[in-house]
Amino acid sequence: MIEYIPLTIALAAFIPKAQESDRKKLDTIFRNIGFGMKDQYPVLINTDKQDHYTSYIYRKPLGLMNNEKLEHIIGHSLSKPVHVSGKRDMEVRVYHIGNMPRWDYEDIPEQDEGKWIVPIGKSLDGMEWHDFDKTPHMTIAGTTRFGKTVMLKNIMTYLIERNPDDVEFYILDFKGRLEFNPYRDLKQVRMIAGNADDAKVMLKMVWEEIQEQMSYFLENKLNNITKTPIRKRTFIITDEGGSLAPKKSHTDKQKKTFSYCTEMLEEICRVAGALGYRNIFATQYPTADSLPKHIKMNSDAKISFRLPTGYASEVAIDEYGAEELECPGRAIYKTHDRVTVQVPMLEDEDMEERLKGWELSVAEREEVSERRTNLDDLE
Ligand SMILES: Nc1ncnc2c1ncn2[C@@H]1O[C@H](COP(=O)(O)OP(=O)(O)OP(=O)(O)O)[C@@H](O)[C@H]1O
Repeated sequence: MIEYIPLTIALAAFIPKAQESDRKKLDTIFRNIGFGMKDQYPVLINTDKQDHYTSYIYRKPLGLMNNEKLEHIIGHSLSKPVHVSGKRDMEVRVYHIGNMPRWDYEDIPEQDEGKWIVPIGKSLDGMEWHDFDKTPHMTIAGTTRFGKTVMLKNIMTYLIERNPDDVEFYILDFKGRLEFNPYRDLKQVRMIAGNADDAKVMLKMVWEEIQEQMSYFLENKLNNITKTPIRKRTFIITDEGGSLAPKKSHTDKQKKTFSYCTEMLEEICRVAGALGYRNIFATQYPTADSLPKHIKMNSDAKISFRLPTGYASEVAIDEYGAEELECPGRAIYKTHDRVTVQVPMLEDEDMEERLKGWELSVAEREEVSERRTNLDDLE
């Protein structure tokens, strides 16, 4: 006589121990947090074991929506990186390896997908890239010493190496120009401002250029640079944007300058993406003041390194998680989707070595410094 064995028990016999306990824990988590409808909870319909992860596919009760915090709760409860996706059939991907090792810029793989695509980092699923022609503006948050500036330098180096004749940069380096000063003589660097007064002059100049570009687009019935043969793209990079947040100790004049710069950056994000301007705004402490609302709203790519609290993470990427990133270079890259990556490491010396071929000659430098002096007329 054939004895009847319930399907779940039969399946369990073939599930290795670690997976079995993850699977059991998932069921317990759903029940404990009430992720179900009435007395129905997601039912496991498939398991798929890959090298780096195991996918658990659940059929959810009709009408049950994924909760934004679900991934966070599961990851936390299993102490493993997880990714939750899908609608009626929900995939809970549980990664086997808890750490992604540090890796270097020189190991970035080749890509031929597009001129304005830059590497973000390696996730457990492979390389993540960002396309500035599809998503023009980006914010980067992260507490001190966790990798914001390295990320900015990766982006800058990669863009110059791939588009030396077509890319240009305006840099607001509120660390007193210290971070980007070594690159001031590159032909792609139009100007570096080290304080808010210089930034104001610089942004005025950028704004005038934008107005000219706007008139040209209107006259020629153009609506997006990506649909034109225009090859130039202009990046405005702000390192430590929190410096533009007004404090009580600031004078009225300083506050006015800060608010001018902030409004200009907001306007650039609002209107200049289609004209070929890309804004990258990095800040240590994301708050309503240090990450201005319109910059955030118009930046569809958000990157966050470690942050001190879940609240700061919510400000930076609209959800928890950045408070749990363990090490420098580990970041959450959020567009319509969210992925955790390890950003490639680029040492300053390596960057200087890679870019030194594009330093201006002495004669060219004089011409540039004249152009910079003439900026005073704009004040
Ligand atoms: N992608 C990375 N991989 C490995 N280590 C990294 C990475 N990024 C940064 N680090 C380490 O962290 C240090 C600080 O990085 P970085 O200067 O980018 O920090 P930051 O977030 O800009 O800090 P601050 O706001 O204080 O300037 C680097 O010198 C390096 O040792």
